[in-house]
Amino acid sequence: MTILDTILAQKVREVEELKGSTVLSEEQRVHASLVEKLKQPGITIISEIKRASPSKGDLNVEVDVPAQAAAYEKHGAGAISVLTDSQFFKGSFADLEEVRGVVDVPLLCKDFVIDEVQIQRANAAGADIILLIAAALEPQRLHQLYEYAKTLGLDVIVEVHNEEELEAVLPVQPDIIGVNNRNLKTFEVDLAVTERLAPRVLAAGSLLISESGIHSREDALRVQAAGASGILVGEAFMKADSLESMFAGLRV
Ligand SMILES: O=C(O)c1ccccc1NCC(=O)[C@H](O)[C@H](O)COP(=O)(O)O
Repeated sequence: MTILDTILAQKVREVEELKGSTVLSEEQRVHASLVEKLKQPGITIISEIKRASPSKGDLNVEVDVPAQAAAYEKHGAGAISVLTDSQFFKGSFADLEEVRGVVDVPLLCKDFVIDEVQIQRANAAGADIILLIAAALEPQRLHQLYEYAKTLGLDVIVEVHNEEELEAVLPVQPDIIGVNNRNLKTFEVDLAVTERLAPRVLAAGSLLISESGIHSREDALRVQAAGASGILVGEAFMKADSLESMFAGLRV
């Protein structure tokens, strides 16, 4: 059993609880567009609120979430990702709601989505973007959830880690594909994954985000050279002594 299997088993339980306890609407909100940000010149930095992770343990558990998010926006984040999973990442939907209260940039609800009810929950908490992970979903189910999120006006990042997952999601014609440099089953991180998959992503007409393991200007330049329009950065920001310097380094 991999950590991803364990996380997904927990998500099945959470979905049942959500369905039992919450009345959620399909409210149409006006959303900030990540697609438009990614089309702008230069790399879009998506800065993540990530208190802890399965691979690294505690990163910054006591973070002042609204202050961190406001600093991200002030120093140039094009979008902000908030990990809402509590059991494995020590995040929450309350974090997402707090961030929504202090920033205008597009907000990604970073969770392990397996059901429409989680998309409703993300939308209600203020998200503009959701993530669908190819390693977590059958292609047909991923396609259904993608279309459903679109009906709510949300942007969707479809996440892949290898060629097989990428080929399986291309029929969806995703606006945005996130290549995760981290193998979610082994935690191995390698920026060469972005370099390997980028040509096929770009040939399919999708915008490319490189996710995980980006810590320096050299890393950002490397994935930009491969064709990434955006980078998703968690640990480096959560452990940075100076957010200003970290942004200055990553802005390429
Ligand atoms: O980060 C983990 O340990 C992890 C483990 C299992 C599933 C997902 C995981 N991370 C989610 C992410 O994709 C990252 O939070 C995101 O890309 C930022 O990565 P990093 O900059 O390396 O913190």
